[in-house]
Amino acid sequence: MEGEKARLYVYHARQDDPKKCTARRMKQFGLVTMYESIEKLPFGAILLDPTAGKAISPADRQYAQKGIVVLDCTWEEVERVFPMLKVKHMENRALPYMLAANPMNYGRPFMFNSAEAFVAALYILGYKEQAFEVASRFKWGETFFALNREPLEAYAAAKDSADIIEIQKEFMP
Ligand SMILES: C[S@@+](CC[C@H](N)C(=O)[O-])C[C@H]1O[C@@H](n2cnc3c(N)ncnc32)[C@H](O)[C@@H]1O
Repeated sequence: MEGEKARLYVYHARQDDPKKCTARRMKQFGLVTMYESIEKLPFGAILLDPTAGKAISPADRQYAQKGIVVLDCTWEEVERVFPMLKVKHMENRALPYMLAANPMNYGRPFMFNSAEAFVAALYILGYKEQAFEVASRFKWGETFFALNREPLEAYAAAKDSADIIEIQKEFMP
């Protein structure tokens, strides 16, 4: 398990300011494969979806082997664009309660940028070195771990999605 990496994919909807786009920055560092067409996304992978009914958990590691996908769009477009990805039969998962550390949404729960979403998912799924590698490319990286250390450890030690839902109650105000 140590040193293992998950394949990371971004479906890029070309909606945000390219200068601020964290997915583009990840691509520059060779950390992610970026597609602008839905056809190329892998079947059976995990889709990080804030609207999903199921929370991500270590039990999803089996799907992470197919890949982890983020949809890089504006928050205003989330409700419209996620349903378009249904055709790919991915495993839609929401991230549990943590706080964003990025300058756009600092301190707000659940509203992660694309890179933060990868960092959180990788950590929970047990790809901790890869999570640190992604975070190290961003100014807010250390702050994300400082703000969320306790929940991240607790989620990474959880069994399944139901467990995660129980655990997150401890951290919610
Ligand atoms: C809405 S986009 C915003 C991207 C931002 N403009 C950037 O440059 O990083 C962030 C994406 O990260 C993932 N994400 C963010 N918060 C999430 C959450 N609470 N649960 C699941 N996925 C989440 C989703 O794939 C979401 O579409």
